[in-house]
Amino acid sequence: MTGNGGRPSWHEARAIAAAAGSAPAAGSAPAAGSALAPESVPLHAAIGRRLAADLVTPIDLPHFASAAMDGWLVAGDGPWTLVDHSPGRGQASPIVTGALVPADAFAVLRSESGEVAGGTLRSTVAGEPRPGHHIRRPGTEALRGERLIGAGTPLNPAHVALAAATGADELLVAAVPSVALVLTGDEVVTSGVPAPGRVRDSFAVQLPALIGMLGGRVAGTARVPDRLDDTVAALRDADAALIVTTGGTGTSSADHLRDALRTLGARLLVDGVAMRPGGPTRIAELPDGRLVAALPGNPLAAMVSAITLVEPLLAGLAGRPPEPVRTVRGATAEGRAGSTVLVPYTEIDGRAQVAAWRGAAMMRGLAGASGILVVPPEGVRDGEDAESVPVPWRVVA
Ligand SMILES: Nc1nc2c(c(=O)[nH]1)N[C@H]1C(S)=C(S)[C@@H](COP(=O)(O)OP(=O)(O)OC[C@H]3O[C@@H](n4cnc5c(N)ncnc54)[C@H](O)[C@@H]3O)O[C@H]1N2
Ligand code: MOO
Repeated sequence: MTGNGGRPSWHEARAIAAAAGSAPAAGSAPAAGSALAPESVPLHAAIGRRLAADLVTPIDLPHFASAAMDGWLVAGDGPWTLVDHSPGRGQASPIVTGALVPADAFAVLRSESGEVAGGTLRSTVAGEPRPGHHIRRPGTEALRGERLIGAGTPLNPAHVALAAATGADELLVAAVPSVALVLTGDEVVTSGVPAPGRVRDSFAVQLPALIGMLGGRVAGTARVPDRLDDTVAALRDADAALIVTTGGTGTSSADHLRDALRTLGARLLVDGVAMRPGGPTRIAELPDGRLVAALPGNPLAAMVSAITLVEPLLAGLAGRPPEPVRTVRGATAEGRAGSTVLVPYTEIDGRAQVAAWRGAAMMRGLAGASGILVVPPEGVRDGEDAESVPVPWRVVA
């Protein structure tokens, strides 16, 4: 569905964004950050990254037979004569958890299940040890050649511990696209309480973290005055696969983003979106292949665009599908003809209640939100399913 004014719908814009990131222009030179080949990183650095190639274990897991308890390695039925070498039939020798045992070892008797008197060990628990008791056999977790983690898996600490057990020192992970921020606005101040007519910067304090949560890495931030030549220079000099700009998307004498893109010969892939807020969002490709996501200056509009449109761009650049849109049970939300309305919501009693603070410059609604509700032009009726994009953050401390 194409939105009003010839602008793509929000769904179409997401699809264009995902494809833009994954298909660099034919013949374009790779930009600094857009050589998005997978990279090999040490294990600890792989947590939170996506595995780029299947992890196949080159060894059995575990790869040798070992004692699972402290006690004695025993051979045959007891009682056993204690020895200080590998026991033969009728003999036992002390052993600690994890120690290597012969592949054909009979059993381990736990220290609390045996008693030594005069150099002879006896079991004090009827039925212990059974044959094979307390011995970890090789290959019980995985056999050599088994695929343990599939390509594309986001790696958690347990994955990385598993990789270490296979003997890996590094893992091949998908690239994290580099992002350059270009923030516009003469009226923006970066500390303290702004005077009337000035606004406190909403972006530099959180966009690097947000971009990180969306799958990118901010390599640098430039602030530019509301001038065409400065905007052109900032875009020209930004050294990253993706440039994210804020503000200046309008048509007033203080807005230069579109002219700057034109001056640089950019190809506009998305020239505004039939969405609210965030309608003025642009996605463009510079002649050298770098991508630009131009977000409106209004803070909520910019963040809604970042979460729902920059994320697919980053996903495409990293060679993964965008985060899927979810379904939630909605509470009544009004739509808008010809547009998708994107509104922060919180889940109350299993229903997505839209936030009261949804003005394009308001942060209060998004700050407490579980996600962004995707309200179609016809609106959402109470109890009806609706699409949603979860917020990408989770606060743990
Ligand atoms: N005649 C029209 N005017 C506007 C339209 C329109 O269609 N016709 N669209 C409105 C919409 S929707 C939006 S969104 C904004 C887009 O504005 P720009 O992208 O050009 O952004 P600015 O004009 O630079 O700023 C808009 C607003 O945001 C504040 N801002 C900017 N940067 C920051 C920052 N770093 N931190 C906090 N706040 C920021 C700025 O002070 C303005 O209040 O245009 C509407 N106008
Ligand atoms: O993107 Mo604007 O903030 O729709 O209002």
